[in-house]
Amino acid sequence: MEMPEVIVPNPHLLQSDHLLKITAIDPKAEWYEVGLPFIKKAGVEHKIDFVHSIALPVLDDLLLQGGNEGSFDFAFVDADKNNYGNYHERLMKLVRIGGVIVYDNVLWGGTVASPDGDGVPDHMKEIMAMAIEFNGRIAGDDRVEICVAPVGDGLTICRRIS
Ligand SMILES: C[S@@+](CC[C@H](N)C(=O)[O-])C[C@H]1O[C@@H](n2cnc3c(N)ncnc32)[C@H](O)[C@@H]1O
Repeated sequence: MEMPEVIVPNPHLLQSDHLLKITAIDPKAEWYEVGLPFIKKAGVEHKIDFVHSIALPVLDDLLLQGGNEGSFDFAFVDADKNNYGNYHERLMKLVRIGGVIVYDNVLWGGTVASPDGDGVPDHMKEIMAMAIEFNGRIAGDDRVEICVAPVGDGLTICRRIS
């Protein structure tokens, strides 16, 4: 599962028989279409279920349908930051125990280290506050083990343990 769209950097990963399916969710189909020629060239289009929607109702539908709980090995979250907490609760059901969830932008340009907002541009402050809240919440979540990788804008790698 990837939220939002998937751009495939390594076709060999998708061509592996171990990777059965990716669910990619994004309200902007054009971003998926950027990657589509490469996906087609690699012959793996049949492995990708692109859902043209915002993510939260799709996750709720997956849970309502039944049979999807614990059925995902991996999720990548890089969509609207104000919903990270809501995504996390749904993904804690959809991703199997032992599976991994990765959240992008958890350092939000380094602003999370300046919670008083000193030197932080106004347009970054709202998401800075959300990132601080989410980072604190996930750090205290005993259903997961986490590691924050300071690459790019910060990735939290989160393994579900219960
Ligand atoms: C930062 S970009 C993702 C970049 C991509 N993950 C990559 O590394 O190339 C954010 C994406 O989130 C999508 N998005 C925005 N709101 C969303 C939502 N509520 N649900 C799912 N995707 C959303 C946008 O359309 C956009 O494609």
